[in-house]
Amino acid sequence: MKVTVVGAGAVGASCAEYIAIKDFASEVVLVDIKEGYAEGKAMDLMQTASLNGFDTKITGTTGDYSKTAGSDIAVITSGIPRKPGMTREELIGINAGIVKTVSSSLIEHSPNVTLIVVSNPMDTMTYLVHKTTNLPKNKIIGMGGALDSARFKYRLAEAMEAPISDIDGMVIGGHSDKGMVPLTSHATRNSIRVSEFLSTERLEQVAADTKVGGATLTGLLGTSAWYAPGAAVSALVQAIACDQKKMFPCSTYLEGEYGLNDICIGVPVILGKNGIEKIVDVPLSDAEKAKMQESAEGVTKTNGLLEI
Ligand SMILES: NC(=O)C1=CN([C@@H]2O[C@H](COP(=O)(O)OP(=O)(O)OC[C@H]3O[C@@H](n4cnc5c(N)ncnc54)[C@H](O)[C@@H]3O)[C@@H](O)[C@H]2O)C=CC1
Ligand SMILES: O=C([O-])CC(=O)C(=O)O
Repeated sequence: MKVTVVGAGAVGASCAEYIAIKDFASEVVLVDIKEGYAEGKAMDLMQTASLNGFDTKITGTTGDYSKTAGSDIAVITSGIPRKPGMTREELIGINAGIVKTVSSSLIEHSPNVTLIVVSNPMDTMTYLVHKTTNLPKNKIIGMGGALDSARFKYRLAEAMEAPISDIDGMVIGGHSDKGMVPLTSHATRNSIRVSEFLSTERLEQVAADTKVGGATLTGLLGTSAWYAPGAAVSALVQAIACDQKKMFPCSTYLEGEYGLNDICIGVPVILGKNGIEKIVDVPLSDAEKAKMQESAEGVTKTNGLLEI
């Protein structure tokens, strides 16, 4: 199993590290545009192998895509992150060009690759890959909901003073400060609805804190987060590489599902060796349907800024 990660920055390197530590891939290739950077990150990570007990071979290259040839899965994290006070949508001007070039170079050398798009604004970047490449839609996956759901569970556990392993919950919709739809009515603690433990007001606060999870960290760190994003990407890569048939909310191209068309947005999917193997239709309340519709309108507006 060969995995390429483009962008050896904060998220790309974190993702490569988690993939290596989980030890399911034979090879990880890091690619960056900055001279020597991916090579340096790869060497540093390889020097953790004997300490962390993995056999995955990690190599780096400055833009030589021939080294990525035959990749089964590739992750696109190349591009700029936001700074405090910015929205993800403001990154479109620079990141769209990068994602377009990178996806085309990856596919040229690995025509059967499954692509995981991370660069922001992620739903629009996923849509861009869908519109500008010939990959089938099951092989184009946007990562956002897996991360947002992990943050939702963190906030729920915090509010209930419960261990996170007791909590289950999911966030669908667009990966944006306003567009996320935390499914509070479906979230549970050991199969008991969280509304049994938390007041409506506290649950609303949990949902609000979840939606600005990325912005909160950007404010604290001065740039956006990388540990949880890297872990979320590695979980998706593992689900595909190990044919786990796990369910995650991912951004995928919709053709009528959830009443939406011609858009990539976060919905629950089953991930296995064929990438997105199924889109799962979860029954939503009227309020959740309205929020999903509003979220889709936001993503469509950002898609309109693309020059395809
Ligand atoms: N979808 C999600 O849930 C998340 C998305 N992100 C996004 O991921 C992206 C990366 O974030 P960070 O790793 O924090 O940024 P970073 O600045 O640490 O790393 C980005 C790397 O991409 C490289 N790069 C730029 N253009 C390139 C090109 N054409 N080819 C190869 N490499 C290139 C840069 O040299 C840099 O090393 C950002 O757009 C950020 O907003 C970050 C966290 C979560
Ligand atoms: O907040 C950002 O810009 C990066 C990101 O998508 C996240 O951490 O959720």
